[in-house]
Amino acid sequence: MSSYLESPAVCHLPRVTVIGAGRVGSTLAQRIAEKNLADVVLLDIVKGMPQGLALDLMEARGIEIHNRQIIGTNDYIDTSGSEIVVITAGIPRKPGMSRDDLLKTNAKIVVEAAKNAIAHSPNAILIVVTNPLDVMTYLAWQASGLPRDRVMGMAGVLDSARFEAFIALELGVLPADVKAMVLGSHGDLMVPLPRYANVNGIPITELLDAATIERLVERTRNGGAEIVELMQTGGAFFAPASAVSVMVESILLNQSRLLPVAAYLQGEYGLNDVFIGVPCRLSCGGIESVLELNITDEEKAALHLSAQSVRQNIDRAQEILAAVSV
Ligand SMILES: NC(=O)c1ccc[n+]([C@@H]2O[C@H](COP(=O)([O-])OP(=O)(O)OC[C@H]3O[C@@H](n4cnc5c(N)ncnc54)[C@H](O)[C@@H]3O)[C@@H](O)[C@H]2O)c1
Ligand SMILES: O=C(O)C[C@H](O)C(=O)O
Repeated sequence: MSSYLESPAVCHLPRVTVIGAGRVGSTLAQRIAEKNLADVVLLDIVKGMPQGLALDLMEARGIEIHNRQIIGTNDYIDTSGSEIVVITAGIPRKPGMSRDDLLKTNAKIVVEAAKNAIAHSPNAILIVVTNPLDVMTYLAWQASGLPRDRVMGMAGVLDSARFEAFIALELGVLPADVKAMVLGSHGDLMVPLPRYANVNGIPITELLDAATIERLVERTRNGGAEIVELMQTGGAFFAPASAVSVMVESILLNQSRLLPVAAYLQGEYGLNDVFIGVPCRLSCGGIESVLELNITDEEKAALHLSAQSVRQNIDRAQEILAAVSV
């Protein structure tokens, strides 16, 4: 075919970089491409691995019916000009470990990833997935030098989806008919809000007794560990990748969805200088606003306890980073 164009065409397709092509990263690349949201650059330190995964995903395009490019690389130069950068690089926990046990190893990985990625995509929005989530999001924000509205962590969408899944299983209803919100840190001190959980508008307090709700809340708090124990090698990745993909979608399509994400707080909920899960509207600029819910004194105390533990781990991480001078 000969070219009909009289001047070179400049077609801009959104591009999302996923750093870390492991289980979460590669599944996320698949979700983003197959939902037709953006081209994807998959980056990992392991030579050949992201390239192989990208080729595999490219070969599925005809069957899945989309035309998104998926590039695998070990070089940040290939990530240039991304609208969104998602950091999944780092180790997952093993049975018996807490997410905080990953802090020492993952802090350095996340700081380097954030610096390198933003050097090549200075206008990007950064979504952190690596654990311990709230602490890693803080470190990535600091390292990137980005304003707070362009840095966030994914955890609340996953934790809320788990709470919704357990409610749906208990009641035998369609999962999509259940809505719930989990705030706070992504750890044992997360703050599920049963008061706000409902099945098509009917509060779960009308449908389940207090002991059952407490059991489902506890299962939600242990949702990640339950899967780590079952799998023995690594943790969940299908639902985490789905959770990140709805955040990416809300940003790229400017949907202004109200989702729980780890955001930097400056006075909201009485908290300062900490990333923690709160309801945020996500649009093309990143975090458009933080919704300050009317929470009870008990819920507020739980949120503050959660934030306190994140704060302590941020201080610990900064000491570790200072010692290795990253
Ligand atoms: N926030 C959440 O809700 C949530 C959910 C699931 C997993 N996670 C976390 O996400 C992280 C990844 O989990 P996974 O199951 O995909 O692990 P994984 O081991 O399958 O993948 C991690 C990948 O990171 C790569 N990597 C390591 N150092 C790197 C570096 N410096 N640069 C680029 N890539 C690097 C590894 O080579 C590996 O491919 C873990 O920390 C896990 O705990 C968080
Ligand atoms: O539990 C983990 O270690 C992984 C992740 O944070 C999860 O909640 O599935």
